[in-house]
Amino acid sequence: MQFLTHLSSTVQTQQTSHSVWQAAVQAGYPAALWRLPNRTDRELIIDSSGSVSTVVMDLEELPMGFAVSPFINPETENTLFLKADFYWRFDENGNILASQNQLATDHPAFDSLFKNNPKTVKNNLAPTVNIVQATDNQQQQFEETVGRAIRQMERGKFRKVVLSRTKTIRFEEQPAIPTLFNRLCAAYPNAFVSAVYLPDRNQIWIGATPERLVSVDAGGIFRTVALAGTQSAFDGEGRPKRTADAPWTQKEIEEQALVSRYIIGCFKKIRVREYIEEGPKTVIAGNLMHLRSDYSVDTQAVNFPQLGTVMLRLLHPTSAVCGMPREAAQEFILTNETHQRELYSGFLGPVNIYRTEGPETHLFVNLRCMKLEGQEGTLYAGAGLTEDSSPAKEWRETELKCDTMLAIVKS
Ligand SMILES: C=C(O[C@@H]1C=C(C(=O)O)C=C[C@H]1O)C(=O)O
Repeated sequence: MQFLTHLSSTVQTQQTSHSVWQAAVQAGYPAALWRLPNRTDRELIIDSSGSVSTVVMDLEELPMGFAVSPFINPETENTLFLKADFYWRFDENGNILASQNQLATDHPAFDSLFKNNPKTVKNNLAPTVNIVQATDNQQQQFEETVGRAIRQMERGKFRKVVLSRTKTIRFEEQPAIPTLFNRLCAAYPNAFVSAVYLPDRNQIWIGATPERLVSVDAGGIFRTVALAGTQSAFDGEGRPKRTADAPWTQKEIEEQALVSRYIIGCFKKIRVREYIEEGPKTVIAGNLMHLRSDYSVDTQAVNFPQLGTVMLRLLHPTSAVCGMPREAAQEFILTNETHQRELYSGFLGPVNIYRTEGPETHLFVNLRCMKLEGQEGTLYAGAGLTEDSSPAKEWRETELKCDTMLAIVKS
């Protein structure tokens, strides 16, 4: 690990998470801002190369950075990677707690990012959000596709498939991402909240996902989850439900069990028996509830330091976002969905970030997210189908999942 120098104090004292994000976007440098689940501090990196490179996910080899993977990514070979040339950690008010810099201070990025300090920070959110309503046609088409999936499952082509749809919204002016980000952090304390600026694509992806894909912490503990089954976190009168009272149907229990079985199948493939399984239990994810089982492995105790990398390649895309068996479900998705998923239902998160004891990697499934291109936002949501699915109920589930982001942009 390279020795990291601190940013010069003049640069430091003038920065907040808002101004650094804004500076990166104005200068056209790739940037990622994130907050881990159940944490208050936020982290931000800037890649000074101006464009995002593509890497194979090898956690043992990659430098400190932030990975973003598309849904379709065989062997993780097409993962976008933002290098942490600059790194900051902020408290919840946006004040600097720590910073690191990998570049010489005469590097041109310093000038383009920090010369015109302080940047004017736009704190207001665009006043009006215009939601392009889902046409009856879109709902009808989705429900027809659910019907087609059910028929194929009845014929035994696959057991589960996750069908997704999009919802388009228009902002009167480009929204201030740090403001949306802060709102997501406040509203969803146990989510992984992130915003990623990808200048090559002219896109910003922002979201609050409940689903951990692969984590390896500084102590070498590997973690993943099996998450599936969805219901509103509120009862008919709008009161929050108690997780202990959440009623789950046979269909939802089976749907989540399929994801669990898939993960256990991956452990079996690589002959790892020493995993700890907890759950399934009901968890809150913003406006929703899901069923979740937690898996962990002490990679040092089993002497398997590459477990994170190996499991990542086996797991993605899990049956929480694709289906079972994977190949048949993926083929159904690619043939029947009317949009490209792009980075939705891929994975994203910090890689080899040094905090205290050593490098940590935390990759999450890119769900409950919005792609922002100029003033147009695209929301994505999917629903896990089994042969017991009801088309109208699955559509409603995708509406509820879109509400996780919508509630934030409208407030
Ligand atoms: C596919 C999504 O969510 C996934 C699918 C779920 C389900 O089918 O019940 C639940 C949680 C996620 O694993 C999404 O949010 O778009």
